[in-house]
Amino acid sequence: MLVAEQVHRAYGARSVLNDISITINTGVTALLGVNGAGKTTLLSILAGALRPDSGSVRIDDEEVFGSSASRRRALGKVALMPQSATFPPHMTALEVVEYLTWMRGASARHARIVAKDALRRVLLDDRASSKIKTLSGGMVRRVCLAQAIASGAEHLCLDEPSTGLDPQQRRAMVGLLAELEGTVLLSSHVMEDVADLAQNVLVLDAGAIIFAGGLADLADLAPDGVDERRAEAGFLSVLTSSVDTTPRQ
Ligand SMILES: Nc1ncnc2c1ncn2[C@@H]1O[C@H](COP(=O)(O)OP(=O)(O)OP(=O)(O)O)[C@@H](O)[C@H]1O
Repeated sequence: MLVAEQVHRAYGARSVLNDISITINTGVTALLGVNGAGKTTLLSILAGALRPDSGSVRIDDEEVFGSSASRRRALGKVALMPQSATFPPHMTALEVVEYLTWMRGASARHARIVAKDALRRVLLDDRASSKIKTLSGGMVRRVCLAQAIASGAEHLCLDEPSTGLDPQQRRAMVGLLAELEGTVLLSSHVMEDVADLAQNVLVLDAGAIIFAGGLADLADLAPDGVDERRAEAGFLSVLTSSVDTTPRQ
């Protein structure tokens, strides 16, 4: 379980997250919001990669920003797929995933096994020996996901995992994410993927969670007469209407 309590974060004078409190349970939760809403900031904080100005984050009751011992235990349970990553261009995909897994504390032998398996799961086994500089942008995104999967963490924070993928790879990605166990929190602008994958949805707007509930609850907020893409219509309603969407999580 990922829990944020009263999390506040600003960049300079600009507040991006205003005392956010959320609980994210097992299953797939989608984090939605317009460009600049703060999704990357929130995902990074929940995964321990960015420090909030105030508030607390707990992963299975371990404080992410607490003592070094609790931080170490918490960070062992979570992995982040960042929106963008720059890997050393001369390393191969396998070396990158293997190295990052080893950095998290796995033995070299175990790191190689799980790195190979993760690259297979993201359908990159045929490019495992290719240098990063020879991979396409979509392939590098899949290397990013592979390192999160290879970590073996029970909680995954994935920042726009399907961005930059071709339709075939996107479908494969949705299939892969649906198979993952544990907690998956993903940000996405692709409502089709969200509708296919997520059980729960959070909508972030102007630094606050303005909707927290099930995907079906979001679809129920679609205006009367909308029969298709109801989750997307519900999301747009949440952004524009004064419907009472008090967080229920
Ligand atoms: N390092 C930074 N320094 C200053 N401002 C930042 C920094 N990172 C993000 N911001 C600002 O914080 C706000 C939230 O950014 P964030 O990347 O978290 O949004 P997002 O919802 O993930 O956006 P997108 O959907 O475009 O990826 C934006 O106004 C952005 O310009």
